[in-house]
Amino acid sequence: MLEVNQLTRWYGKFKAVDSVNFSIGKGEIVGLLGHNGAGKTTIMKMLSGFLEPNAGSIKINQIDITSNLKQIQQQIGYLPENLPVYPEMSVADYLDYAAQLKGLNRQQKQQELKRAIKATELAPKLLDPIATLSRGYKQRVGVAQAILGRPSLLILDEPTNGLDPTQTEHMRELIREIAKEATVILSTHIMQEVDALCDRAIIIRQGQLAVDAKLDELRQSRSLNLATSLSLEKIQALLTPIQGIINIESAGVKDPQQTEVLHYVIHLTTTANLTKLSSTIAKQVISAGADLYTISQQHIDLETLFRQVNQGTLSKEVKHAA
Ligand SMILES: Nc1ncnc2c1ncn2[C@@H]1O[C@H](COP(=O)(O)OP(=O)(O)OP(=O)(O)O)[C@@H](O)[C@H]1O
Repeated sequence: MLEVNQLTRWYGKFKAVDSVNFSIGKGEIVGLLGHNGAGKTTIMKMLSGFLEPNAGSIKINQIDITSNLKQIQQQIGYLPENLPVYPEMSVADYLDYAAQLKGLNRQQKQQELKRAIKATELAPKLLDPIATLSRGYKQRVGVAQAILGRPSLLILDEPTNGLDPTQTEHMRELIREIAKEATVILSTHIMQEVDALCDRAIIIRQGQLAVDAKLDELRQSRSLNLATSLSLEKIQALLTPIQGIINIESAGVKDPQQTEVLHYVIHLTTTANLTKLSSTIAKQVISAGADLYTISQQHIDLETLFRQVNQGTLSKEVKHAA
């Protein structure tokens, strides 16, 4: 549905987005992540046609967005971080104006306004001037204008910013509902948001694509946690010859009351079968006459992964999964 190829953008002599490639299918919700200044907004502005790339292409349903920008923009819904709304306009007038910009005819406009107002629960505020709305309600106005016309690509920058927990949950349901018929790109600094909504994460670092992978793959690292009574020297001698094991790191003693329980992280190759290796390791430890306390697959949470990407310490295995 969306194909981005070698997307590049300079600001003067500064390359803010550097040869980024990705494609996203219909029905996917993808998290666009990265530190402040990584290049996310620049990418979103280019995807929504507000900013021209210096190089590369963006195709929506196989059509280059530059070839027919106006028509393609009508298929795109964009919630920017700071919506350029008109403070003196009422919510109703503003949404009516936004529907006109989407090129909706009279009948579609009525239907779509009704749908967007219902979805964002804006009915009680329709006659209020935008300037008098709370931050959460302003955010709902932004989302309402973005979903008008049932866009096939919806780009949301911090969609739950300023929303209370109940409204956040409603917003998530709404995004899931929209994603059934569209492609959704969601940029956020809130990792719970990504966990709750996204199937996949694209992480941008210094303008470049650092990770593009399914969240399930990202969470499952290629490492095992082992707790045993064996010393590092002994465990290395015992396990390093096993095929599929790259190396073994000591994670020390975790409980001062149990100094005999030594923790290790075992790094595995990308092709290793984790279940089989766990069984082999368990047998080896026991046949060496040592105690085996636990052996389990290590899971990485998104925050750790995000930190590793930004520190440039992401393991080779995870980048491979990407
Ligand atoms: N109009 C501009 N002129 C010059 N430099 C710019 C301009 N807009 C953005 N930049 C620079 O480009 C880089 C990427 O900015 P961008 O806004 O895309 O980052 P971001 O990932 O969206 O950051 P944030 O999470 O803080 O919103 C930053 O270094 C920023 O300072």
